Amino acid sequence: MNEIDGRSRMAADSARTVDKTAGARPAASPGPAKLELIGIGKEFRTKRAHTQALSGIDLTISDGEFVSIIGRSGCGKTTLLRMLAGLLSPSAGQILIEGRSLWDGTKADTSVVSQLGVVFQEANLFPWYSVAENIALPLRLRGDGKADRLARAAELAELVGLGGFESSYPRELSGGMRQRVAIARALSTRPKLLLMDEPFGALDALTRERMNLELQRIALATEATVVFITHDITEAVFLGDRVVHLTPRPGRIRQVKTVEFQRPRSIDVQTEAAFGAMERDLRHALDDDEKG
Ligand SMILES: Nc1ncnc2c1ncn2[C@@H]1O[C@H](COP(=O)(O)OP(=O)(O)OP(=O)(O)O)[C@@H](O)[C@H]1O
Repeated sequence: MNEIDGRSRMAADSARTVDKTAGARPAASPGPAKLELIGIGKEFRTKRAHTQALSGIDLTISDGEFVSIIGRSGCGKTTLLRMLAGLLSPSAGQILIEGRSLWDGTKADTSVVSQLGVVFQEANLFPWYSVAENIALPLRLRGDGKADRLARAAELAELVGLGGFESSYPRELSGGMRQRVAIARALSTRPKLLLMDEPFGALDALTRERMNLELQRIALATEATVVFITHDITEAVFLGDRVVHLTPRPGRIRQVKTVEFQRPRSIDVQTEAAFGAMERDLRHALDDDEKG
């Protein structure tokens, strides 16, 4: 049994004795607002087309909450995440992070942006940098000293299950390991908010399942607030304290479901009737979106 499988097994075991587990907490424990979306809209205008990608998005996310966002292709998930990441300005509304406005018109406040960690579907590692150098890159860019960078990179490599791989290069890693590096890099600056856009979308099913367990463990250990975009209903329910369903044309919030299962959750939770019922409800709602 390798280290990662061992951890997954431990997570599964601890979920069965959840009341006694240190760090276990009810899902969706309320905290102060970390992120507020108020009337967010986005339209794209090109010579050929005018697309209202998102409209009237209101959502408050609490400190330490894990929120999954699902929806059909083209419903505006990535557009929303890019606005949260300071990469794309909203056409309407306001985004507040700990009460501070992220956008001033079309300009993102860089001091707010620097408090965000972002993970995309592709790990986007620098091939000529080692694992440790990739993890510590944001720290280097903000001018941290080498000793601090190396210490933080080692700590994060351990956290994401890559202890011992610090001097490896991206080409020597599997897809799952590369995504672990990307997650560690996003966490390097201790971000107030972790934004993830289909981070496991390119992984095979088994690796993805293992990464779900790992991400849950990391989120619990760091008490991170996470916005997680996915196409995958099972992944959304398994990871989320709440699941936000976006409906297309234009993208709006159709429903927000609270997921009550205690943490840490084991993969076995997916066989519970209540889990299956929630998956089914969401699938039917997504099918309705398809029918238009
Ligand atoms: N830069 C752009 N210019 C014009 N239209 C855009 C642009 N980016 C996105 N759109 C449009 O906005 C809508 C939402 O796109 P977005 O990529 O956010 O959807 P999505 O839910 O992330 O889709 P997928 O699940 O396929 O990744 C789509 O109709 C898309 O064509």
